[in-house]
Amino acid sequence: MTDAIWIADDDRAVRYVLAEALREAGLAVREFGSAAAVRAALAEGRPALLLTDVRMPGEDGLALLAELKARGVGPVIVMSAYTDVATTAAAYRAGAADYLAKPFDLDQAVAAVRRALHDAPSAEAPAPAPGHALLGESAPMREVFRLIGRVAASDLNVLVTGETGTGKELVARALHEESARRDRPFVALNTAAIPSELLESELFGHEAGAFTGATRRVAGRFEQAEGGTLFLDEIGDMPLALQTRLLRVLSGGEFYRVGGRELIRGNVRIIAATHQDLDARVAAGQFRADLKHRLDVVRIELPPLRARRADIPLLARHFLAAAAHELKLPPKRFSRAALRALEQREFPGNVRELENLCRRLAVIAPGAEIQPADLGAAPGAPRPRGWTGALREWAAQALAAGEADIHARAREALDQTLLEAALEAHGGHRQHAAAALGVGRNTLTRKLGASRKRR
Ligand SMILES: Nc1ncnc2c1ncn2[C@@H]1O[C@H](COP(=O)(O)OP(=O)(O)OP(=O)(O)O)[C@@H](O)[C@H]1O
Repeated sequence: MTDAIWIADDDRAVRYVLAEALREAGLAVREFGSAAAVRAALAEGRPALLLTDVRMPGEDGLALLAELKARGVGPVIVMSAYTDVATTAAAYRAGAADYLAKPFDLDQAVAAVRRALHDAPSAEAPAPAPGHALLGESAPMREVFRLIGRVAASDLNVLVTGETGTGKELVARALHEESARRDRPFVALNTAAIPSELLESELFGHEAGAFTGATRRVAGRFEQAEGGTLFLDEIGDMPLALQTRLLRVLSGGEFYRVGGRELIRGNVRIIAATHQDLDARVAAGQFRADLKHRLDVVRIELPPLRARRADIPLLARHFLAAAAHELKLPPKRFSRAALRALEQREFPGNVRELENLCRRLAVIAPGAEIQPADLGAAPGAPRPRGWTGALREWAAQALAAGEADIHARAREALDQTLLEAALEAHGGHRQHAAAALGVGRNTLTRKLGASRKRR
């Protein structure tokens, strides 16, 4: 399957800015931290184009390039801070379509990608991310629709709360689409997914030379959203220093770019979202109370899927049909018994988990009619003895030895093992790994961050 632009670079910040620039240009992107991760992902798909760094821990980018060429996969663009003739020449010799010297200008990089895609004989245009309308007919969702209708036209800031995967971003989009700002941009920023050292410039932009690698002036999300809506996802994870800065912008309506002197006046409506209990974070001193008041003018609470089971059949049918259409597969349907089984099931990952399950079923369910047996074991259902037996033994020993923090250590080991397995199975691609685990990408990012900190 030819899909997205793949980026391989061990530097997370480079991957991030490049991926964002390409996404902004309407391209789908997958990120990899090593050549090995790319190699693993090649087992299940191939890139429309690969951008790879030359020097990475483990195998280098040129060896990867050579292998892709040998397999007829391409085009490949090589990126490197080493601009010596030998490296450049070696890259072209090995079949690189282009060579980007780091630090590069993002516009140049996007232009190089477009050129290479255009020149490549078999390159298909990568698919844009799919979008959905907000569906639901249960009483709690009808209440959400009513609220959206009531506040969309106002310019009030809105705080959307709800567990992971309940549709908070869709609500933000609906608020934008139903407002007078609908012809202006809707810009989304996931606070938790961005390295904190990049967050400030991501929000407010920066001037050329503001920091190493800032080769030109870049508009931040505030500027990009001018006249429109800025959606700040996972606001609860915003570092305190940035909360202070955001508060100042919200009260004054003005800001400076990082490293800039020009005061910029913005007209942006803020919709923030969080899966956390913001009041508890305020009480714990992790979130500014005054910022919360600014954001929490109107609150829309999205109920978890277990509180609106009546929506499950509608959503499941929709996701199954959408997946079949998107993946160009023959349409399937759910038997009544399968729908009833779905309605009973727990979905800790909420609508996102249901959506992922339906996508899997669209691909792997054997018949045209999906039966309860096809649904597989729900997460949390009793597992075969195997690893729980081993866990029990471990716990018994730890208890007998009087060890401390047994529960916390077991949970950490569990999280870590699941994360590593999923990342490995999905070539280091976090969104796919998170989807496969049935957790939000943010949850995954948080857990990875937490486990790194502890190491
Ligand atoms: N009511 C709904 N109707 C149709 N699709 C939905 C609905 N709710 C959620 N989805 C789909 O479920 C997935 C998760 O939704 P979304 O990203 O909006 O959740 P979220 O609450 O913002 O999650 P997170 O907190 O993890 O970022 C998306 O693919 C979205 O399209």
